[in-house]
Amino acid sequence: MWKVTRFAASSRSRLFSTAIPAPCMVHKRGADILHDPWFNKDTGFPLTERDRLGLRGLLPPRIISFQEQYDRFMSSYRSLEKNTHGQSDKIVSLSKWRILNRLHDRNETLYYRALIDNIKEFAPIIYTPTVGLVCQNYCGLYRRPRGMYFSAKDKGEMMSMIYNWPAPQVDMIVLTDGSRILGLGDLGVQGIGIPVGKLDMYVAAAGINPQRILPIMLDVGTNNQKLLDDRLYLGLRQPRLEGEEYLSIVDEFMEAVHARWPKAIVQFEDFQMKWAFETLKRYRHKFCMFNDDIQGTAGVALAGLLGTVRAQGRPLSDFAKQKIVIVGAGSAGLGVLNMAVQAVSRMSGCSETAAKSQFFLIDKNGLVTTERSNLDPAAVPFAKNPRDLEGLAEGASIIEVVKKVKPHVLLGLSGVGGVFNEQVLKAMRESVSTKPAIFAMSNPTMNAECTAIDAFNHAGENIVFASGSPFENVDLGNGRAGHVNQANNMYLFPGIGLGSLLSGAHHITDGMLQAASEWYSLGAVEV
Ligand SMILES: NC(=O)C1=CN([C@@H]2O[C@H](COP(=O)(O)OP(=O)(O)OC[C@H]3O[C@@H](n4cnc5c(N)ncnc54)[C@H](O)[C@@H]3O)[C@@H](O)[C@H]2O)C=CC1
Ligand SMILES: CC(=O)C(=O)O
Ligand SMILES: [Mg+2]
Repeated sequence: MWKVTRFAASSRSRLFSTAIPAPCMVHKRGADILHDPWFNKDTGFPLTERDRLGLRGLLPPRIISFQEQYDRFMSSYRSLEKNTHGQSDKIVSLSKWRILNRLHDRNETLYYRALIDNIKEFAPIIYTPTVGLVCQNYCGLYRRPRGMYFSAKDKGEMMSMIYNWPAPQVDMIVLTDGSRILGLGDLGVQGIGIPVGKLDMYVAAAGINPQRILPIMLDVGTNNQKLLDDRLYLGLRQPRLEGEEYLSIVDEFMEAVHARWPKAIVQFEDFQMKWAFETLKRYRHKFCMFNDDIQGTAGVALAGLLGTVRAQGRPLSDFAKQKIVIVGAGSAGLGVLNMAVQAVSRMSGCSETAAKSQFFLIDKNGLVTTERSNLDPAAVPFAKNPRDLEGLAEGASIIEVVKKVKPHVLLGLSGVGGVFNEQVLKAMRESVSTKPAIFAMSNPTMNAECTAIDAFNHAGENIVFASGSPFENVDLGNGRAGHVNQANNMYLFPGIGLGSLLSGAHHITDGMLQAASEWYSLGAVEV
């Protein structure tokens, strides 16, 4: 989790170092090159290349070096910051996104250089939280297509469509059906911003070749009535496909992709829970794929949980004794719970059933117990037996659970902003831990379970705090700062993809994610 600056620095030297094809032959000429962001060097083309590629006369005569172009871009970016000073955060963030997006569309080499060198500053623009705003306003912001779109209307055509993609090789795909974009719900085709942003992270953090990434939207309709009523909406105007109809579209897509690129890794992203679990089960032993919300989030949360034990100055084996309350029983919350239980069981040598005893799961109906009817099958293994609860009943509220359990860790993946309210945070002062952890992991910022300021103000200064979207460190007075860690799967998935690519793995296993998160926990948490 946790420190963007660190991976930015290390990735700089690795820029595009992996999976690089043999030196690229450009088969285009003239204006086609200038309009191709993969090859365009803008005014940077030297005279020899201008002659060879038929560019003479198509560019102003002066040659501007890459560094000068970079400086010019950064100076426009800084003037935009000055010119938008005092305007609303939304306007400023969207303006920043626009200027970066224009560069992305024009000259990818310069774009990724700027992104890598300024990752800490640009990540919140191309990724959460701004990417959420971009997805919400995608139809208005749309200028040029990026990635590929497969829709329910393309059934039977996908095998030929996949050959429309211009790059000969693709290593990394991020796929969404737009059904649960961050904590913003069903955004239909507008969710394409998420695969684009995630793949930018693959390039910036893992050095994946930008010509070998492919963001994909699988448009099977939307149940968002506002979008269906919007005449500018760019996706299919129909309700989402369900059941076998839905699965047959995903099946066809997966077959088509792997027919053309058998070794491509597919990251499933922001699928609503039922399809997140179903597709993971369906494809994980057949293709090299993983679900980032279930597995990537679990890996990064476990790194944070283990890092917290280290930050408390305790031996790692103490993790097995920690009481952990997880708020949110969706794809992310259950993914974390699964992996954390496996870790406890492995560390302490106890059974997974015994390991579950220290975890408490809460969803929108409160504490999840075996008395709950219609419980999602994925949550069933974590339902508490009321006999073991000592005074807590089915459906107990967050505050009731926190007061009773006095947990070491309160972790939110509910998608509900502010659900860790003042009362809940104050109750964390009674935690059995001297350094309790509060992880408000939902995205984007407005969906975080609490803000950093509220966490430090109400729960006390001695907490370990992490959030899914970035917050500023909190000024605790007297020169002290409450440190904000970022608990976001972006700190794990680039490494998972890169490791799988380099090792030629055929499948991505829970063990691989577990190992990644344990290694990562070494430097995970700052307090
Ligand atoms: N920081 C990170 O790396 C990640 C963060 N997330 C965030 O986690 C959130 C949830 O994602 P998913 O699990 O995929 O969503 P989901 O829709 O599958 O699950 C949401 C869960 O929250 C529960 N919930 C809703 N309102 C609640 C309330 N008032 N109190 C307690 N529980 C409540 C629901 O019952 C459900 O179990 C989203 O905001 C997403 O952005 C997801 C993946 C990674
Ligand atoms: C970070 C992420 O994957 C999510 O919020 O869905
Ligand atoms: Mg996600």
